[in-house]
Amino acid sequence: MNNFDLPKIDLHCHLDGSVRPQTIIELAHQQNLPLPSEDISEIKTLMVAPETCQNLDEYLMRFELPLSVMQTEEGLERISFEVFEDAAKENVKYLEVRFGPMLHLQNGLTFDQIIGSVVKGMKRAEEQYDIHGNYILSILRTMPKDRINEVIDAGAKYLNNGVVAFDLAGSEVSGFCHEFIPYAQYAIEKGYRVTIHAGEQGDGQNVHDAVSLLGAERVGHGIHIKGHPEAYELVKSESVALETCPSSNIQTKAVDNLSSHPIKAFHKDGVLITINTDNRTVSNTTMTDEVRKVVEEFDLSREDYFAIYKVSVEHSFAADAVKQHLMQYAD
Ligand SMILES: O=c1[nH]cnc2c1ncn2[C@@H]1O[C@H](CO)[C@@H](O)[C@H]1O
Ligand SMILES: [Zn+2]
Repeated sequence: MNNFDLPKIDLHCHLDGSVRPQTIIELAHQQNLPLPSEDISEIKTLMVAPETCQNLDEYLMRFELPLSVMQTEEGLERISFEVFEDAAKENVKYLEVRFGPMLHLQNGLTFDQIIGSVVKGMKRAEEQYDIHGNYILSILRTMPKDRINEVIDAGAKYLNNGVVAFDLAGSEVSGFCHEFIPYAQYAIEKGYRVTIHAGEQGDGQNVHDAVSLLGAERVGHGIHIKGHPEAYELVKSESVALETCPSSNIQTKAVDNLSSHPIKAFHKDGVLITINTDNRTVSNTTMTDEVRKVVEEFDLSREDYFAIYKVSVEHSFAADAVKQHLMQYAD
């Protein structure tokens, strides 16, 4: 299989973790911001998380530099366009990008300007390339909760016109879901779909909670349902799709190495899995790389690959017409 030519779908990709290093340099110049270096390879080193991260929290430190240039409408629009452009050029046919609107308030932008800018960048790429996309709004679990409903309200204007879902991201502690029930409920009432990062650094119970308390239809990573029978059974019985991100899962130590990643065991046992990038820059990866790693490590056939592709289509938050279009690429 030529992984580059395969049609691909990425349902879990963070905007701020997927910025081109060269764009950081150019935007910092335009915005008169100091840079730690003018050398692109040094900038890249500062953006890519090492394979030797202690945990998710160390991985999450790599987002500071990109976020510094993502505080203007122009910066957000450009970076959004470029993520979709990069994905389209490696045959990603559908991409759901997520980001945390609260991380882009440093220069006084409103939530409407922030969300509007990334949607604009995505639409420009959709016009130019054979790719479709949507945005997911991530709430950082560690940030104050007083503005969460404002984010949900601002995004509601773009619902099913660029924005589709609500997510919780950032550092993961046991039992976090309990604090977010009213916010997830509010988002669902407004018409958002729900995906939640859970079972990455935290335990399988977090995945159970994300589904049963927050209404998650998909779960970011979900690795630790392995070893938690109740969460495992719930994910299966509710047809929750897991958004696995192999390279990121190794970096954050969610798994020890690729061969111990449960992705194939899950797939063979009927747990719905999808293959995604998480962060194209921070994890120094592409969809081609992620597919290649999984296909090679687990000796997946073309049939296996397209079964996973179809799970991605079916469990995407795309409109029905887009899903039908994406199914045409499946063998
Ligand atoms: O794998 C992950 N797990 C949890 N949080 C993450 C991951 N990757 C990125 N972010 C967090 O999501 C924010 C918005 O995009 C990023 O700034 C980062 O803090
Ligand atoms: Zn993520």
